[in-house]
Amino acid sequence: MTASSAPESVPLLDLKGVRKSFLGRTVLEHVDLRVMPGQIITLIGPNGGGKSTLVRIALGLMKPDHGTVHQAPDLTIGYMPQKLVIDPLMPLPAERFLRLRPGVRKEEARDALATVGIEKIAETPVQALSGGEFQRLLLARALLRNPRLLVLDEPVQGVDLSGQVALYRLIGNLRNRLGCGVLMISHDLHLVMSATDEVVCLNGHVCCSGTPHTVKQDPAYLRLFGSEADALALYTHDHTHDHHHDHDHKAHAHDA
Ligand SMILES: Nc1ncnc2c1ncn2[C@@H]1O[C@H](COP(=O)(O)OP(=O)(O)OP(=O)(O)O)[C@@H](O)[C@H]1O
Repeated sequence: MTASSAPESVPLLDLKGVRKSFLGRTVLEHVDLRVMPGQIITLIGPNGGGKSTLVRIALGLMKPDHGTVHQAPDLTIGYMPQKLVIDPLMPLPAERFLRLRPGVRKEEARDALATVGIEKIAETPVQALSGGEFQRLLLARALLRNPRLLVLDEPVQGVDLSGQVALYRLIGNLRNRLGCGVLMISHDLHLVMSATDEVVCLNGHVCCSGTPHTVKQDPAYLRLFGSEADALALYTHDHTHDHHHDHDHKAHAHDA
């Protein structure tokens, strides 16, 4: 068997030349996107840049006007939506929430809660969960079908900074443990850069893509995210140096 025919080298998702217009306005053009098993890919880009549209097309929920969308055969996808409205008046314990999906057994729900580290809140009403706990619950729900691909739409929204770090770490650990691919959308430029293998910067078309390190230096990325990118350069400064001098380093960079 050649390397190219080994199962692990078959893309989970492979989109080529995708174009999509709404009411005569093109919002995606010439977009290629590939997600391999075990790979974390993050879509970033300005508001209206087409990230959600591309994810909908990748999930098969929407057809592109042009281009091709291939999913690996029998691909199971776990999807974590950006928003989920839950009736504030209906008391709904976290475990029960997971079991709203037909066929989910109690043990499966408990296992999923444990996998994302929130087994203690199994009986807590969903409405009472903290931002971080709620996002973990959505992640637990996405894990229920043992997906080979996780699609996460802004997984750290509504979560405080330390919670965001922990969530990205959890996503990385899940990838390592389950070997699944991960496609996520993020608005956070800082933390996500250390949590992803590859970044795709989308603004109607793919402006740039590659490792976080490459993208951070790409002129197209810098044009789009200018000042935020400057802050990022400071934030992710080279960690090989001695931190006793860190203060000087930052002060100097601010003066520049
Ligand atoms: N069903 C639709 N009908 C008409 N226009 C749409 C539809 N869905 C999306 N759009 C438009 O397509 C463009 C891309 O939207 P999309 O939601 O994909 O962007 P996004 O990058 O996810 O944005 P954000 O970061 O704000 O979530 C936007 O201008 C949006 O108004």
